[in-house]
Amino acid sequence: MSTRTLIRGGLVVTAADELHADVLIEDGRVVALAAHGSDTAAGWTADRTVDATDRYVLPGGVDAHTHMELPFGGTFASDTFETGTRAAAWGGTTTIVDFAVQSVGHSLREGLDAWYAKADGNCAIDYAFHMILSDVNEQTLKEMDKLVHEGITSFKLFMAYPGVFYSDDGRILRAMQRSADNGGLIMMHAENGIAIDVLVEQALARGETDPRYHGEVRKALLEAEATHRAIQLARVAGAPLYVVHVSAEEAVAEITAARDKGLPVFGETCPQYLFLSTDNLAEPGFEGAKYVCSTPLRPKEHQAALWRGLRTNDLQVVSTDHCPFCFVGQKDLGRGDFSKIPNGLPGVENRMDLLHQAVVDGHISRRRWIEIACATPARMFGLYPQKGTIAPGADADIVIYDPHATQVLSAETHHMNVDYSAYEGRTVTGQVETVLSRGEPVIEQRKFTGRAGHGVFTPRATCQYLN
Ligand SMILES: NC(=O)NCCC(=O)O
Ligand SMILES: [Zn+2]
Ligand SMILES: [Zn+2]
Repeated sequence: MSTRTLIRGGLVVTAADELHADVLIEDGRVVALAAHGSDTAAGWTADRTVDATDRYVLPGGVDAHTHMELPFGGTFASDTFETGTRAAAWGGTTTIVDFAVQSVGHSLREGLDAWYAKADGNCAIDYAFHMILSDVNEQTLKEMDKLVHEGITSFKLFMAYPGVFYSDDGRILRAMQRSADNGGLIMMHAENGIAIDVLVEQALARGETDPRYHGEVRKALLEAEATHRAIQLARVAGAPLYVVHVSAEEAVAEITAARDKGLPVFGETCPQYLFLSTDNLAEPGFEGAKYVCSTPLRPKEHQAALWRGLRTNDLQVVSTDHCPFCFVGQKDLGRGDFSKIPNGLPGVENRMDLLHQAVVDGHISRRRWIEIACATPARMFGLYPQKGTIAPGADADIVIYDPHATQVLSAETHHMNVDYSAYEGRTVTGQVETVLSRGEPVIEQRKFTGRAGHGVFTPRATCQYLN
């Protein structure tokens, strides 16, 4: 039997429009939108009606960069697919794209199957995968083609982390050449890891062991250099390029220069680079470990370039790079040696709210908020218009958002499985009230009503942002 849901009275905000419209949902999909009070809307009946008066009606967030259960630095990211997707739903995100990991010496298939097993039956919201390439070889290159057909249409390569995920320029070039043929999108962690390792060794030899040195050795110039090199390699290969977690002004400049030449180069940044800085890394004692991630937090002055990049569309996407490690028992591994602090920050629950705060603060417009957090990530990674918008035929992944509520971000109240908040005590304006995932309420008036296993694997088309 079909279920009809009606969302009445809200302001529908998409990347393209703002409409005072009611939304009719049937069997998990949006059927139609009609102006409040119009004859069409007045004629609609439904099994369930959601009152969205004085609220925004938004497409569910698409977080294209998460790491549930990622093995890193001798431990695992502390959110499972169950806890992490539940937290995402609380924060108004209805789709994640997580990174399956190929380990050195193993096939892509093995890594991907392990990720299917972790996620299957556990997710509260829909999910998809990118594939991390740690071992580019003849076999891997052939497997890339198969994965593209399976809906895994993007591949992350690392110029950082030698001995772990690192690929040298030859391997990177070969993967890019392959993606130029098979339509996959190369995502690049652009930092010169070989040079950084030299600086790490020198810093530790000088007795510089505190978390703040993580930020000092991972120099902005080494992010910019790697970004430049990745762009040139992509040009040689004739492949598009998506640079992940851009944090340095100099790296934005490289992406901007490439785009000014008309190259298909795209950039993502994350809330931590927009709202946090090296001041956090320098917090007293070992507190700075909470903010250790790579690329690292930068001095505050870099933030203006990131906001500008988001406004000018030189940066297209804000994802979280959600990769939580508990302060006690995990970040601890790096006491006395910053290079052993597991890299990553929690944030999957905070992205939509922090970006709404950016609207309130005048950094971006309301539609740009939805563009960088919902529509463009969906387009970039082949999920549009199923995800990322509210339009007839789209999945009814919809957030009822109260733009006037205020909330204080805190580990006491968040739902991520991690013992601290990177934004502890920060007041933000706006809060998720209700979330539908394919028409099913997963958050209802700030109560979790979803279930593990509701979320399904969602195969992706190739990048739709090039078209
Ligand atoms: N970003 C980070 O510090 N940890 C996750 C792994 C990565 O994205 O490089
Ligand atoms: Zn990375
Ligand atoms: Zn990441």
